[in-house]
Amino acid sequence: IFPPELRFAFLKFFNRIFHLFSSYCYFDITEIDGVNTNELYNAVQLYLSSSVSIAGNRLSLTRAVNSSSITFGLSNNDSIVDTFNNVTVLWEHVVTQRQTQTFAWRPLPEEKRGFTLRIKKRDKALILSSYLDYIMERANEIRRKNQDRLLYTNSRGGSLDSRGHPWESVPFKHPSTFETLAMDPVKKQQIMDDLKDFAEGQMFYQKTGRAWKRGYLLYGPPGTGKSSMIAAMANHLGYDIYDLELTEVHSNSELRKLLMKTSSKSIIVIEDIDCSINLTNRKKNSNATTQRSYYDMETRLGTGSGEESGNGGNTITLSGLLNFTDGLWSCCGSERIFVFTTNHIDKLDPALLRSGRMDMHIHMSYCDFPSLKILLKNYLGYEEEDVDDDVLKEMERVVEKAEMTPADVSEALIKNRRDKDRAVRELLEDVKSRGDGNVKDGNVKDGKLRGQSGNLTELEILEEEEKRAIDSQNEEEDSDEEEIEVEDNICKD
Ligand SMILES: Nc1ncnc2c1ncn2[C@@H]1O[C@H](COP(=O)(O)OP(=O)(O)OP(=O)(O)O)[C@@H](O)[C@H]1O
Ligand SMILES: [Mg+2]
Repeated sequence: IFPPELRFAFLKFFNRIFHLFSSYCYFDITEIDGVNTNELYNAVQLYLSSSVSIAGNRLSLTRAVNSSSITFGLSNNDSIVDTFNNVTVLWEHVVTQRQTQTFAWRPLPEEKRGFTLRIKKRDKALILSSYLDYIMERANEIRRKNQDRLLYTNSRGGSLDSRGHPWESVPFKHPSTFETLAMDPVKKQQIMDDLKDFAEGQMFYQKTGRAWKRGYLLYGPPGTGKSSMIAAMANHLGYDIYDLELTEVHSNSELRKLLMKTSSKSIIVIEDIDCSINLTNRKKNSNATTQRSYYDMETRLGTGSGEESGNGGNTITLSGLLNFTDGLWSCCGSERIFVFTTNHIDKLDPALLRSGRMDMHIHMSYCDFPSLKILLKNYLGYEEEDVDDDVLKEMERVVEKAEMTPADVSEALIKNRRDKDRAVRELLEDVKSRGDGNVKDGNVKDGKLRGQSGNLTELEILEEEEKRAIDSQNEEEDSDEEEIEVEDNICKD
């Protein structure tokens, strides 16, 4: 009977009166806000997914791309009660049919979805902003936990993909964890604590004015678990990994671009750093006129004039790399870990080893007795009491002298994993023959058995590193002098 305009005006008026006397206020969070997707809608959906799974009778289930877990969601027009800081709120998932569109730049979904949040008026000021912040934070956490982590690589050699990204990614599913990693338990705990402090240290880094990043240098012979350690770190923290192939990077500016395209909460890895960057570059690049001129370059890099000199911009330099890890550029983004690995720490440039560059130097050593016990447990399911006492004692006596890497031991155990007793027997024979052989050969270095180097104290390791660094620097200075002499001779000729 009433014309539609009048009906609409009446409803509006009625609504106003209702809201005036209602003790609640309502907030609509629509899926699409104008033409853009509303980030808050997705966040609320994820946030509620953690609480609806137990509460609801009828739920919607989804599995996102790149995720191996299923998320629960509120069904259409269903509601759920949530509490935050002792305040109770109600969430309703509202789904309505959208009117048919005549024309749109971007076709919109047929259904109009949104969440309505109902809060008591008196609680609004109390919680609204902190509640929404909390939801965003929790949603990010859940997203990270649900989503498979990614392993990125720059192996495309500087070219970009269709979205202008220099990194290519695959899902990262390495099973290595700190539990399966065979190494000294004390050292392992130190590393885990360090990672934990880092991940929870946002306030600390802000307070001390430091960029929120940390560097680890893993060194040791091949097969001692350096790559496994990186995977364990990523699994422990839930970070993505960027595996930087330095040989594919052609200039310092390309390196910088790659860094800019990494996300926070990630580990940036450069494996075999001694092989992937020719550290003698810096001499050529700096025209070899002065000794130690790479230090000048390091300072000059701030202005950008140090790069792309010498070889026509076709090589990256040590200073470019250092700038990448601890210059101004290293802190674009936050919460990032740099990991370098090398088999020969003595080949590294002292500038890389200098304190403050790599925060922690971790020596991955040959298999020692605690590591051996971890491997026995991993591969055979043997606890200490499952193995004969005499066998254990014998293993303890010779394992360090044998200089076997955890990879060697793993191989020996995998080979016979169906016959566990045989696996232990053969491993013992192997360890004994290598260990006793090494002692007979007089495999002694610096007054210590080499196999014991894994047991050096931190201080001793640092002293050793320093000595090597100074030696290599002296060598380098000598060779620089020689180079200059040769050049002089050429000039005279
Ligand atoms: N500490 C360890 N704990 C458990 N497994 C290990 C350990 N070290 C090595 N392994 C085993 O040996 C294999 C090779 O180890 P990994 O690739 O981590 O060695 P690496 O130190 O990175 O060697 P490289 O220097 O050649 O890169 C791994 O797949 C793993 O199964
Ligand atoms: Mg490796």
